[in-house]
Amino acid sequence: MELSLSSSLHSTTPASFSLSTNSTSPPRQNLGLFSAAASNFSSRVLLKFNKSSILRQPRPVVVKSQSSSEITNDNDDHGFVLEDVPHLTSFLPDLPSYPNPLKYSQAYAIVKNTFVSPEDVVAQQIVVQKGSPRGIHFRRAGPREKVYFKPEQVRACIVTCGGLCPGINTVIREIVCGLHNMYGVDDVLGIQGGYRGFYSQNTIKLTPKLVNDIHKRGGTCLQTSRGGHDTKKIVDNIQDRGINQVYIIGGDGTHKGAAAISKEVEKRGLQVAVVGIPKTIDNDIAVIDKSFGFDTAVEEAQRAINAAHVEAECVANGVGIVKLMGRYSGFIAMFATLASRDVDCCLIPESPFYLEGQGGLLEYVEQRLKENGHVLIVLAEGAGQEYVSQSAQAVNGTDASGNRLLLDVGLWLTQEVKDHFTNVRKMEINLKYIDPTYMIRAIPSNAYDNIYCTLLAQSAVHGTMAGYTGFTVGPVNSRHAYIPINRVTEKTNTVRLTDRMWARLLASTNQPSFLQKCEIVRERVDKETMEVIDDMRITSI
Ligand SMILES: Nc1ncnc2c1ncn2[C@@H]1O[C@H](COP(=O)(O)OP(=O)(O)O)[C@@H](O)[C@H]1O
Ligand SMILES: O=P(O)(O)OC[C@H]1O[C@](O)(COP(=O)(O)O)[C@@H](O)[C@@H]1O
Ligand SMILES: [Mg+2]
Repeated sequence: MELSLSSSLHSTTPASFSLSTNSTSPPRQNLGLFSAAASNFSSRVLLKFNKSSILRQPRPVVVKSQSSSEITNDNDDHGFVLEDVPHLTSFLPDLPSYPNPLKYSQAYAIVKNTFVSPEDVVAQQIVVQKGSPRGIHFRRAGPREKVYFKPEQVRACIVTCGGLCPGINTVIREIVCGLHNMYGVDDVLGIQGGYRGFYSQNTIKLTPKLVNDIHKRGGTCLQTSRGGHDTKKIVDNIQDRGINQVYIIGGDGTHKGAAAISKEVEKRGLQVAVVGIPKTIDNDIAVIDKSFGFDTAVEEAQRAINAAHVEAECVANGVGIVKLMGRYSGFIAMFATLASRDVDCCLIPESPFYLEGQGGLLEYVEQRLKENGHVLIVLAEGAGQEYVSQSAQAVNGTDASGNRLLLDVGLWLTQEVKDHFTNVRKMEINLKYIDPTYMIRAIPSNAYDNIYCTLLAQSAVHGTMAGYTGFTVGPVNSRHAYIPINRVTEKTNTVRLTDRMWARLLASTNQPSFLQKCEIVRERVDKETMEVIDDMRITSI
């Protein structure tokens, strides 16, 4: 598919363009800014600009649908790529626009640049080499000069899905207050109990007064659930209730559901803007810098780690074990370890480990007991699952959303360490196992996360009012951006063993890297990491 845009990026009216395509989707015209390019919700659509910089040469010439691996630094565009988000005008070309009421708001009227320029983009990579392609960019978040909803016509709804996370209530509060205070929108519905609430529960009317204090409480005032996503029933309900803005707070699973909803909305030709606000305690959402609530969870985890440390250092041969959340990603365990400085060993799902023999965990524990008199291990719940399933009656179940149910690696490790020292080494140890699981996520967000949640909510509100849809919001290199939903669902964010952060942790704890037993490692880590490990081994031989 190849499109030529004929209007300048400076234009504030939707650009018109000519289209030559052999795709099956019908030609669309008169699209909002360049967002027309992203009208195919499911495929990644890239906008390439001619010349070296869009700011110097603000005339897009080619729109291509291709995957990021196909991006080439051809012509003279220096490899600039915009991964744009869909816009309502891509399937509703005659949608009228209106001046943004923020122009007259006390708060925004004095801002030097009240509105985000259509040319403002956020770079995905900020560490680049001279001569390297400029790479992928996302549209910068923020208020636009034109909106595609009259405030009095807006009927918004908010839904929260998946596991809890500190800060959900703050996001709810700030969407309600943002819509009201910035755009004069009063009609906001709360969908209760997650996706299934659309078709199985009544809604509640959310007003600034009602949500005023909710950020002081953990959890979600709307309740949440796993499973129950039925796209057709949900969109029927959106239509029946006359909802035209849908704010969906949730993680990777939730965003897959949001993508399906926004596709169905497009298919039915509804003027409904769908936005996801990324939520997960595990920090496993791709592209964005960090998910909200993560910082709070890491801080709260310190309390469990401190307790385990105190218990361990106050007895002879004290062993503390703390299990933290992290299904597939060990970010909470890694950051909690780095923050604490008391932890001797951190185990995460991404980094395989082994117990017995040279370079194994048990040898290290014994060494630390001899050197220090106590030892502290932090492990993510997803670590070492293969061992637990070998020793326990394996339950290969999933939850209602299809997420794998994990076995308790903390209890398993506790038993293994006890057995080893009592029965094999004939050594007396004092072991304390602390599992603060839900305590780190069922709390209100800290100051940092509260501010972050406010920015996310306001970015989402500006984006939907401006007519964007099928997008998610979040900071990319500290700048808030509008990101196509498929970018956050196609892969999850995990700790990369080849990145510096894991090396920093190893350098801080001085724990073994467990790379000696390469056959264990080989089965678990990704291909790229394995290549690096093989290279290291060859070099060291
Ligand atoms: N592939 C999918 N398509 C549509 N909906 C999904 C999909 N995966 C998960 N969901 C729905 O998203 C919601 C939350 O998903 P879940 O995995 O529990 O949490 P999270 O969004 O935090 O990852 C659930 O209601 C689930 O049914
Ligand atoms: O017991 P629950 O509610 O299913 O939640 C447990 C899981 O939720 C998580 O916090 C992540 O949940 P989400 O995917 O919903 O963000 C995991 O760390 C944990 O395994
Ligand atoms: Mg998830």
